Amino acid sequence: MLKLNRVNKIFNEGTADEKIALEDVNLELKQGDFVTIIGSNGAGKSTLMNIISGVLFPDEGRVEIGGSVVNQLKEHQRAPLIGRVFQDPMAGTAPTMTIEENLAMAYSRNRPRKLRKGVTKARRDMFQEYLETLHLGLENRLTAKVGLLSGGERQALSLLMATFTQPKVLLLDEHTAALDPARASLITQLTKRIVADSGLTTLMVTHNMQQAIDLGNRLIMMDKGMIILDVPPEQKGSLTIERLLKEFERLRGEKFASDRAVLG
Ligand SMILES: Nc1ncnc2c1ncn2[C@@H]1O[C@H](COP(=O)(O)OP(=O)(O)OP(=O)(O)O)[C@@H](O)[C@H]1O
Repeated sequence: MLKLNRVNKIFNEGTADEKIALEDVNLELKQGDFVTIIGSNGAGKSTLMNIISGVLFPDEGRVEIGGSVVNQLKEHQRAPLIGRVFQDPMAGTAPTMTIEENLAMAYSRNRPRKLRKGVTKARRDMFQEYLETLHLGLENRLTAKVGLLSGGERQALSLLMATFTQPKVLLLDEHTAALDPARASLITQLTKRIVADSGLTTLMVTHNMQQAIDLGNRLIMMDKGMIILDVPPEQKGSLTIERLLKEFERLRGEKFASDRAVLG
């Protein structure tokens, strides 16, 4: 469903500021895989997400989504293929629009222009049903402006908007990191449920090692632009933070250093 073949990305090549952000990255996700990504600061995690979504283009290598090479497609052209939730709850929704208008916008994302009808009665009923699945009471606030929602509510709405059109790939970019622990836990549980119910192929970046261990069927660790560890489904169940840190030390000959990593 998602395939990266020998992807390279260098920033400021040939200057004193040269940074190899991705080096020969190979990654393949099968339909329904839920892969969590951890790594030290500057490991290349955001660059990887940006290369997949078309915010950035690789210098070399191939990106395939759903069996098609998308290297030439710009971000907006890939939008129907990709659902993305960002760290910032403000990023995924339009604050001055209502909940139902935001949902209508997301719903229209991969429909032909003539079918983009905005909010119809049938759609309102459908949106209400989707919102009910969040168990946050948002189904009763369809005409409330999204700017009035709490960070957790907005992130739940972003998650719904990113997933209910069944994209080929769901990208979760530290999407619980800006929330307080209770709300982060709520969004984590919602993520688990939505991904399990929808069977979406998912890639999630997190600095929280325990979250990376608890969610998904595969875990990859990045360092200095490379995927240095890929824990398959059959080994993921027995992973611990201690084992991950030891593994990093064994592979890199140094201790895992990340000023933002949440180790417990
Ligand atoms: N637009 C850019 N211009 C120059 N260098 C960049 C740019 N974006 C990223 N980099 C560099 O590329 C490397 C990878 O950055 P990236 O943001 O992908 O890492 P990350 O794993 O997401 O880090 P963090 O966990 O700190 O967010 C870093 O060395 C970073 O400084």
